[in-house]
Amino acid sequence: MEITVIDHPLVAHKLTVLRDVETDSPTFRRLTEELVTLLAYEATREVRVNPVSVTTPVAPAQGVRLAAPKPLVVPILRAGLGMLEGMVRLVPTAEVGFVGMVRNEETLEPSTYAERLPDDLHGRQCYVLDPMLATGGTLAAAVRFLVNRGADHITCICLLAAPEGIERLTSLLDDLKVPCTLVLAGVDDRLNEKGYIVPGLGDAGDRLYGVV
Ligand SMILES: O=P(O)(O)OC[C@H]1O[C@H](OP(=O)(O)OP(=O)(O)O)[C@H](O)[C@@H]1O
Ligand SMILES: O=c1cc[nH]c(=O)[nH]1
Ligand SMILES: [Mg+2]
Repeated sequence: MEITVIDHPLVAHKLTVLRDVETDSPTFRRLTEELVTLLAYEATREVRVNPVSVTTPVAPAQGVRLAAPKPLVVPILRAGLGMLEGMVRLVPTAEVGFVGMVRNEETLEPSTYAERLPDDLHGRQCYVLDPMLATGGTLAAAVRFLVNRGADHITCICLLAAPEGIERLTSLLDDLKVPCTLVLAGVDDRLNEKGYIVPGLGDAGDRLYGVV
C-alpha cells in the first residue's frame, strides 16, 4: 500500500486547531472540510481522465475530462460524513455511496450497520473517507467490502493514524489485488489502552456531531 503523509504548513496549522480540546463543533466541522479539500488535491492525483478537445474563444485546445464511470466517494458513517463536503467541493461530479460502521469500544472490532452503494463497482475508482485510522479494523473492512463489489482502485483519505493501525491495515490488506493508497494529514505516536490515537483529537464523531 502506498502511503502519503501530507507535509504542508496549512495542513499542520488546521490539524493543530482541530486537535485543541477548546475547538467547538462548528469550527471542528469547518476545519475538517478544509483539511479534506487540501488532502483530496493530492489524493486525486491518479484520478482517471480522458483526452478531449475544446474550442476556446481564440483557438482549438487539447485537454482532459474526468473519465466514466464517475469516481465514487464513500464516507464511513458517522465521522466520515464530516469529510464529504470537503471532498465533493473538489470533485463535484463524483457519486457518493455510504457505509455505516461502528467500532465496539470493548472488543475494538468494527461492525456494519448500514450500506447504500451501487451493486456493481467494476471499473470504479473509490475514495474512502474516515478521519481516524486507529486499530485499522474499520478501514480494512470497508476497503474489503468495496473490492468484493468490484472496485478496482481505492484511495483512503484519513486525517490521523496510529502507527499500529497503519501496520495492521497493511497486513489485513496484504492480499489485495487492486491498487490501494492511503493519504493522511498526520501519523501520531501510538494507541492508548482504549484504542484511541495519542495525542489524536479524541472521538471524531462526537466532536463533529455531539456525544451519543
Ligand atoms: O481503526 P479503528 O480502530 O477501527 O477505529 C476507527 C474508527 O472509529 C471511529 O468511528 P466510531 O466507531 O467511533 O463511529 P462513529 O464515526 O459513529 O463515531 C472512526 O471514525 C473510525 O471509523
Ligand atoms: O482516536 C480515535 C480512535 C477511534 N475513533 C476516534 O474517533 N478517535
Ligand atoms: Mg466515534
